[in-house]
Amino acid sequence: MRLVSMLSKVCKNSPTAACALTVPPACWYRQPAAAGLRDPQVHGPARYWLNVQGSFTRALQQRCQQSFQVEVASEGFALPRVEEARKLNIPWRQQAWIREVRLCGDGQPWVLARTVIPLACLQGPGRQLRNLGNRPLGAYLFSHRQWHRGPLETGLCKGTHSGQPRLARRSLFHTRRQGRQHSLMVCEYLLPQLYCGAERT
Ligand SMILES: C=C(O[C@@H]1C=C(C(=O)O)C=C[C@H]1O)C(=O)O
Repeated sequence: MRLVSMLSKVCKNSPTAACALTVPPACWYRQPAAAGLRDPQVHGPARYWLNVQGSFTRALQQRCQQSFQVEVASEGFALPRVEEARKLNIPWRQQAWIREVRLCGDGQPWVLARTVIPLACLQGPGRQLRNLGNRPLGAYLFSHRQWHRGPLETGLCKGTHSGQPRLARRSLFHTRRQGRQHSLMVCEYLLPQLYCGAERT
């Protein structure tokens, strides 16, 4: 118990140094305005990032002065969260390929991304999705014209410490194969360093 409270103190004082950055649970809203009623930051400097319509990777690369990197935190078969399975319309007991990465600009983590790829998307050309490694998923999705993105949702992260993500966005990407639609889900959690000038140092 004492250890837990000590750790949470360390996290509050120096979040990015002392705590592993993790993808938090979030409440999702179809309209940014609805999320903005709960957290005005949705309408502030984060708004641009919550609304990027094309490749998010590309937008981040354009923001970099020196380098852009994808760091893989974890990648492999695992069970999706119940809400993710419902959104993807797959059984929640069915494993999916789950990829969590840090998108880093100029040496700093800017975004945590979690992608849930159901088994059906991994067939045929989708096999490549298991071998992305440090290559950005966006480069794959936006260079294969059979994929198109559905509407963006805005997420408010629950119970996170300072330095951890508070705002997020997510969308489904759809493709058709053999007459059936298949979808994967990309969630992007914005770290304050990306949009808060004061917190960037
Ligand atoms: C979906 C995109 O891909 C980005 C790259 C990701 C990855 O490599 O895992 C994850 C989320 C995205 O921000 C995009 O660029 O829009």
